[in-house]
Amino acid sequence: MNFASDNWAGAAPRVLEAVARVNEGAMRAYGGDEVTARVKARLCDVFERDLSVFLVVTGTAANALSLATLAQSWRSVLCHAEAHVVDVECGATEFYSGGAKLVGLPGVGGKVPLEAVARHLAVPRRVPHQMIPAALSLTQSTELGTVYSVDEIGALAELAHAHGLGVHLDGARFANALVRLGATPAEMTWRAGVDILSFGGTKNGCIAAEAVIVFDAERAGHIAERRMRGGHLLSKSRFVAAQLESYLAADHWLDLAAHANAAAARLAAGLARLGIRIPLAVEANQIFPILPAGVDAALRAAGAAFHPWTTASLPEGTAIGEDEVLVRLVTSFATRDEEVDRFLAVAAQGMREVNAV
Ligand SMILES: Cc1ncc(COP(=O)(O)O)c(C=O)c1O
Ligand SMILES: C[C@@H](O)[C@H](N)C(=O)O
Repeated sequence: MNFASDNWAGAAPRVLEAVARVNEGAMRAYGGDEVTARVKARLCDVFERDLSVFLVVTGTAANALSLATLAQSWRSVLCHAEAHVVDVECGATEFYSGGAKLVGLPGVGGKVPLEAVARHLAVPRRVPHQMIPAALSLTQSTELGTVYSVDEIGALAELAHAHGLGVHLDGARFANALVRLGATPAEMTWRAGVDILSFGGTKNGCIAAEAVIVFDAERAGHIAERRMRGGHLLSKSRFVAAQLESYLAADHWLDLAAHANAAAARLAAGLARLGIRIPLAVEANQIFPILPAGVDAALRAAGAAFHPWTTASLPEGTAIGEDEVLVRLVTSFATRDEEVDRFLAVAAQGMREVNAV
């Protein structure tokens, strides 16, 4: 029962097959191959416009290269206080940008509130003593399993652009959000004002495949050089491109995300029926339930893999008792029905025992 992370899942079989298929013969290296060219063309189709595309193999690289492109070393980047970029990338953005400062803003459910951005931007800052924001980074779907609406992204981007900021979307779980909204990739990105996207495939069925997508060539800056000097230009790019080519073939990527989202929805509904509190909306493939300690212990004893979680982004007034624990459950394209059923059965037995005390 893997609910620890979608990073723990393997790769979708069709992705693995696609990598083997491109192994025949010699191809130009460093992105000069025909597979990389096909994927770039496919992404232009998916996003309905010309794009600048830079393949990498980690979401951290995609984020750091994107934000280093938007923010010079003496500038700041606004993001959520618990955004991956500020909290668990070991300063990658600061490193690749040469020192840009990430400024985390509080918001329920991992979402940056428009008013928090407005308040921050309204405060005059003294150059050169203080850093001026150069970018706003949003995570879609968020680290707390929620999703920005297209209108929310549009309002945040409009405010950011009005103050000269570029807008980045951390799309490590892009497909999960897209399926949730039923929007088009263009509607959820450049049409809403996003300038640079970290397009993630790894958490949703790829082996290791991400793309920095720049919607306005003017903003591509020196990503190519940054990627090279950062050690993220793969010599055998065909093997990353093959993953994304399979991923983006027809609706494969959307089907993979839909499966993960549906498994999360079913698991959340089952837990709620047992009387287990889930303080945040389940809008993608992550659930944050508050488990009685006895249920948590029973699930771990039954072999369920998941992590305890701490966050400051729960709705005001959410109480977690001394005999309760907040946990994070993550589903993926590989989550099997029987895993969900087993988890719910053990949780139900645990709740019976807790309630019997
Ligand atoms: C929201 C988010 N962004 C970025 C990343 C970074 O991806 P990677 O671990 O491939 O560097 C992760 C990792 O899971 C993530 O959850
Ligand atoms: C680092 C950890 O948070 C990882 N990004 C995950 O979502 O599982």
